[in-house]
Amino acid sequence: MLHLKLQPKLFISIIYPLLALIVISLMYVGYSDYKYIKTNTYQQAKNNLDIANEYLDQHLNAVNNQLFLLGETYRYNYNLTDFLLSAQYILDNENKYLEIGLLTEKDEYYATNYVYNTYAADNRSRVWFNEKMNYDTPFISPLYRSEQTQKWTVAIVRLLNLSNGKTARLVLELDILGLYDKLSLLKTLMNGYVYAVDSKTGQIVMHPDPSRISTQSISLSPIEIKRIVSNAQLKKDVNEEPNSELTTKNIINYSYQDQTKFSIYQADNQLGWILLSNSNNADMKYKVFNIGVVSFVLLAMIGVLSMIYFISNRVHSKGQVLSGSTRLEDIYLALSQMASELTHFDNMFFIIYNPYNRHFEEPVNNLSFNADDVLTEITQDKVEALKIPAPLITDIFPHQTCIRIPLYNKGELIGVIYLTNSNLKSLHFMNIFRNYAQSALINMLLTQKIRSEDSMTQLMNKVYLRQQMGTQIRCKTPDTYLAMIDIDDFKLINDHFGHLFGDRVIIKTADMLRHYFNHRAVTSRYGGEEFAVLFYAVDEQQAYQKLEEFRYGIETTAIKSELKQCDLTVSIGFSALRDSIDKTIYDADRALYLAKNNNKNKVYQSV
Ligand SMILES: Nc1nc2c(ncn2[C@@H]2O[C@H](COP(=O)(O)OP(=O)(O)OP(=O)(O)O)[C@@H](O)[C@H]2O)c(=O)[nH]1
Repeated sequence: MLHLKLQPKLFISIIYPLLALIVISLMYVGYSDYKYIKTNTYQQAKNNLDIANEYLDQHLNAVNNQLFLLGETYRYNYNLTDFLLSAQYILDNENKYLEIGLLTEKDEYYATNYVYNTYAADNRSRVWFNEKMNYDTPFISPLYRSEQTQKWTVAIVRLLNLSNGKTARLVLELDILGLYDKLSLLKTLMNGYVYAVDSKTGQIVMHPDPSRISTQSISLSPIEIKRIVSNAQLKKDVNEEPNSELTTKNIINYSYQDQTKFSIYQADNQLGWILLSNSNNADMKYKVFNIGVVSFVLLAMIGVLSMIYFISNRVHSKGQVLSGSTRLEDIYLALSQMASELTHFDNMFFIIYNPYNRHFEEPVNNLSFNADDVLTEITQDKVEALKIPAPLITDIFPHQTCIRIPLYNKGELIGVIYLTNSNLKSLHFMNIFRNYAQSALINMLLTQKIRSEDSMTQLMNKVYLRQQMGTQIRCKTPDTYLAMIDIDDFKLINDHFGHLFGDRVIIKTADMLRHYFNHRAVTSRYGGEEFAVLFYAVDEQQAYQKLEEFRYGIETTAIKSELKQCDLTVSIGFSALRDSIDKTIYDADRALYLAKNNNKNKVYQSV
C-alpha cells in the first residue's frame, strides 16, 4: 500500500511551481478579462453610435417628409394661411422643431411662432440660406444660435419648384439640445457619451455639456476630420456597406483634462456630421479591476506570503550573525541590529547572568541585580535601593512602554533584554529573536566558561583572576585582598606518591578553597600547585584570619587515596589590592616567598 507522508520536503518541492502557476493564471485571467472588457466596451460604444445614427436619420427623414408635404400644399394654390396653419400644427406637435418658414423669390419670409409675414432684410446673409440648392437634396445649415429663440439651431432647407415656374425655399429649424435629449441617455461604461462634430466647420454640434457646443472638437483635429470625410466619401463611391464591422481604424485615442479617452466614430449620416461615442480608458481599467478583485485578493495573499518569507529570511540571516558571535560587544551589536529589524525602540539593555558571583549584570552601566530585580516591575523603591542611574531609570521605569524578553537555558534564567519605548508587533518574530538571543548567550557563557575555568579543578584560571582584579581596581572596591597559596614540597609528594596522587592533592586543595571562601570570592588556580584568591575582608586582621583558618584546615586534613595517605601544608602570602594588577600580585608573591623561607606552612602579609 502506498503511504503518502506529509513532510515539509513535499511542500517545499511544490511551493515554487505552485506560486508560478498561480501568478501565470492570474496574469492570464487579468489579460483575458481586460481583452474581453475592451472588446465589449468598444462594441457598446459602437452600438450606441448605431442607435444615435438611426435616431438622427429618422428625425431627418421625418423633417424631410413634413417639408415635402408642406411644400406640396403650397406649390399649387399659394395659400399662405393654409401653409402657416399646417406649419404651426406641425410645430405644436413636435417640440424639437423651433420654427418653420417660407422664403419666396421676392425675399419675403413668412414664418411661424415668432415672425410672420415679414420682409427679410437680406436672406442671403442668413446662415441657412444657400444659393446653390437642388430640388432633390435638402440643405442642412451649419450650427447657429437662433435670434428669436436663443437656442442652438440647425436649419433644414428644401427648394420648392412652384407651379408658376418660380422657386421658393422651405425652412425648418431644429432645436439641437432637444434633439440631443434622448441621445444623452446613450452611455458607454460609466462616463462615456455620444457627441457630434460638424465635418465642415469642425465645431461640436452635440455634446452633454452645452457649453462645449459650437467650440472646436478636441478629439478631432482638422486633419483628422479631413481624413474621415475623404474615407467616408471613398466608401460611398465604392458602395460599401455603411455599418461594416468595427475596426481599430474607427477608433481615436486622445487625452482631455488628464484623462485618456477613446472615441469610435461614424461619418456616413445625411447631416454631414461625424458622430462619436466615447469612454474613459480609466473606466475600462476600473471595470477590469472590479472583475479582477478575486485575482487581487490572491495576489495580495501572495504578497503577504512573500513579505513573511522576506521577514523570515532577514530575521534568520541576522540570527545567523547573532548566533555566530561569542564576544559580548558583537552579541550586543547583532542583538540591537536584529531587534531594530523587527520593532521600533529607543534603547536596548542587555542584562546577563554571571555564574561566578550569581548576579545579573548590565555591562554598559556596570549595574548588578538579582533575579527578582530583573523580572519583577521596577518601582521607585527599587530604583533607589539599586541605585539605578539614568538613563536606565527613565528608559525602563514602569510608565514606559517596554518589551522585556527573558532568556533561559534549560529553565534557568540567564539574561534579560529590555527594548524601551517600543510595543510588541508580532509575538512570533519576537520568539525567533529570543531563540537566537538565547543560543548566542548560551554560547557566550560556554565560551566564557572554557576561557575562564581551570578544567582540572573547576576553579577560575589566571586570565579570569586578572580580569576580576582589573574590574575591582577600576571600581576602587575597598577591602579586597589577594592571597597567593602554594602547596609545600609538592615535588616530594609527586616523587613519593606519583603524579596521579599529586593531581588528587591539587583537586582536594581546590575543594578546600571553595569550602573556605564564599561565592563572592574569586578562587583560582594560578598554575601548577599554586592558587590565588581574591576575597573581601573588613580589614587586614580579618583577611589574615580567613587565610589562617584555611591554612589550618589544610594542615589538619589528611589526603587519602586507596592505600596512600599524606599530610599537607600550604604557604600563603597576601596583600591588599593595589592600584595595579601586577603590583598586587608582586606584593602577595613577595609575602609568599617570605612564608616559604620561614619554614613554610605560614600566612604572611606583604608590608
Ligand atoms: N601531579 C602534578 N604535578 C604538578 C602539576 N603542575 C606542576 N606539578 C609539579 O609540581 C612541582 C612543583 O615543584 P617545585 O616548584 O619545586 O616546588 P615544591 O616542590 O612545591 O617546593 P616548594 O614550593 O619550595 O615547597 C613540579 O615537580 C611540577 O612538575 C600538576 O598539575 N600535577
